[in-house]
Amino acid sequence: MSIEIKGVNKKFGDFVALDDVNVSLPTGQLTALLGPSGGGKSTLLRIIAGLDSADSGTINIEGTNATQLPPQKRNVGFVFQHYAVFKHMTVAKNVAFGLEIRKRPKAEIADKVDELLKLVHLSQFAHRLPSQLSGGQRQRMALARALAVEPTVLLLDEPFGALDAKVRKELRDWLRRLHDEVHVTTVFVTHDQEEAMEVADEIVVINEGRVEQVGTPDQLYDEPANDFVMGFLGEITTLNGVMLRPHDVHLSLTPQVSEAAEGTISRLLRVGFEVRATVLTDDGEEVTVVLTRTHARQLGLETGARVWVTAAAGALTMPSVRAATA
Ligand SMILES: Nc1ncnc2c1ncn2[C@@H]1O[C@H](COP(=O)(O)OP(=O)(O)OP(=O)(O)O)[C@@H](O)[C@H]1O
Repeated sequence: MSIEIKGVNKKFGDFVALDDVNVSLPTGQLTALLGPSGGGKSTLLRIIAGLDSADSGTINIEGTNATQLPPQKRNVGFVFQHYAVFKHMTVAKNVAFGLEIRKRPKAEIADKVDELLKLVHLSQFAHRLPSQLSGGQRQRMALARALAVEPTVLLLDEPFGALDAKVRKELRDWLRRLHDEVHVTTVFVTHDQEEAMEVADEIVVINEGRVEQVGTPDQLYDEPANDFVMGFLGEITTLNGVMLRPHDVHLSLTPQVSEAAEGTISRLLRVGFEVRATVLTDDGEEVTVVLTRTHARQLGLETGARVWVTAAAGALTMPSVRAATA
């Protein structure tokens, strides 16, 4: 079983936020809703949570038709970017809150809170106030609070969005490990493709209210359904009007094949272990090529050098439809 989203449409006035969305999110997995800003990710998450309703379509959660159910009857836990914590309550009390309002026995609540604080590595902060935690610790507390009531589904809307890059990365790794331990079906919204690729089992790419593709990170990267997905998950460049990845461009100092495009290196940039070369072809195309530093050194690349570029054998290529019409 899973979360089944069927024929979901949502308009705000005349604006189509979701256009016939059909997707099935598998049980026990970590699924990312990924796409550019304004694409409809949060709207879809809010509809799954019951915080917003669809104009048409159905939401089925683990075999129950949840379309008309209020949020509290859907057994979902959620965490948002700016999570409303109870500032006057300790970390432990915040985590216990959902269990207390459900009137669980005191001993059971104490055990559960202990277990959750251990899980999110906050045991030593149980008696602090949220204001005495770092941003990353607060988000971990929010996750423990959401997990306390044992939701069937955990929904996270850019939960680490407001944090700095390093903490964000730590929390990402931590979320992955946490999920491997508890296996609760989790759906999280992100506009960061690296975050989605690193954390998710499955990614749903959403753009302009439509699902562009659903697949594992590898499937989306290696077999993108269209030029949008190819461009959104990984870097692309254009050569002879065809889209391909910059590391799939073969660069040589002599014309090795007749169809190679001749040009001049206009820029060389070293980024860590990579070298990025910009080649301006004689046809006026700007092609980005990524090489390892060793390879670039072997070729003795320099700005102004004459080179030939072609798609490497086995390169993933795609006609650049949208880029051409843009
Ligand atoms: N309550 C609302 N009233 C009017 N328009 C809305 C409302 N909520 C969302 N929208 C519009 O619907 C579109 C989709 O919004 P949504 O928040 O789902 O996008 P998103 O993909 O989550 O983007 P982001 O990453 O920026 O949060 C946006 O153009 C937004 O302006």
